[in-house]
Amino acid sequence: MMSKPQHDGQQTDYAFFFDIDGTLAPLQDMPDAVQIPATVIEQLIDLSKLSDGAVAFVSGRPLNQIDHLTQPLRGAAAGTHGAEIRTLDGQHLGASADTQQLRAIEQQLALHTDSMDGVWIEKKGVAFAVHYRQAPTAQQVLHQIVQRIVDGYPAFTVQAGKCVWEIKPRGYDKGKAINYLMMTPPFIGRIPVFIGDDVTDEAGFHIVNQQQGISIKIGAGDSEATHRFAEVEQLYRWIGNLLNNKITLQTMRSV
Ligand SMILES: O=P(O)(O)OC[C@H]1O[C@H](O[C@H]2O[C@H](CO)[C@@H](O)[C@H](O)[C@H]2O)[C@H](O)[C@@H](O)[C@@H]1O
Repeated sequence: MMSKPQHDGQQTDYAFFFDIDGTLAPLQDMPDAVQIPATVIEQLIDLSKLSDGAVAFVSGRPLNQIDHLTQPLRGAAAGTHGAEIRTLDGQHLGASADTQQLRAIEQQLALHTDSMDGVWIEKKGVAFAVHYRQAPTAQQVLHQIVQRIVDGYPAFTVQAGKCVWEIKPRGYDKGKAINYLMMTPPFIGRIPVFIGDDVTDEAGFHIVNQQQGISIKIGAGDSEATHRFAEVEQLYRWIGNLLNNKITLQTMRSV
């Protein structure tokens, strides 16, 4: 058992929020090929124990996929870009979406994407991801198609991602999800730490910065994050160093 990470003094504990794809796991050609290394899961379990459960996953993936990827951990989480939230004590909050509208959106999308090689639709309950990793030149035309469809359904909005256009319920993002979880036990009163890699994580970085926390972006690109890791493996080393008390988070805070 590792010793407890160093703390600051008053309101000493941290709350840890992790994005998944591109953060806890390298990107893959297909979403179902993604795995978080077993050693990293073990470290996350240790971190969760040491922080009394203040470790949450904040992902564009739905909660069932988050749980599958992070098993046996099953704590607080926000899925589908904040449209679903589970608190540590097991309460669920979720965006409701009109099933007729979801079906209509899917049918309209399929009319276009069925004939586009390398483009496919991931159904995620109240959201869709339109993937084009295997057809990168389709990015712009796909954006126009997705935006035109979503313009007919004001309850939904378009979210950019890595080789993906996502359609999600309007009014939800990772920042709001982190903000909500920060008002629930055991996150209340802690200093938030959020690590992500994508434009979808910017809302989370913004909220964490507002709360004088620590925001870390993995990889290149403009970001509001105050810190930068070059690659996923650097995050793995950072978690290990944190558990072994080789680093202190206080020196990273944006205060
Ligand atoms: O918020 P995240 O945890 O980063 O999830 C964002 C999306 O991740 C998945 O798609 C992305 O990762 C795939 C696997 O590496 C990759 O093939 C794809 O091109 C990426 O867009 C997932 O499929 C989406 O549902 C998530 O929203």
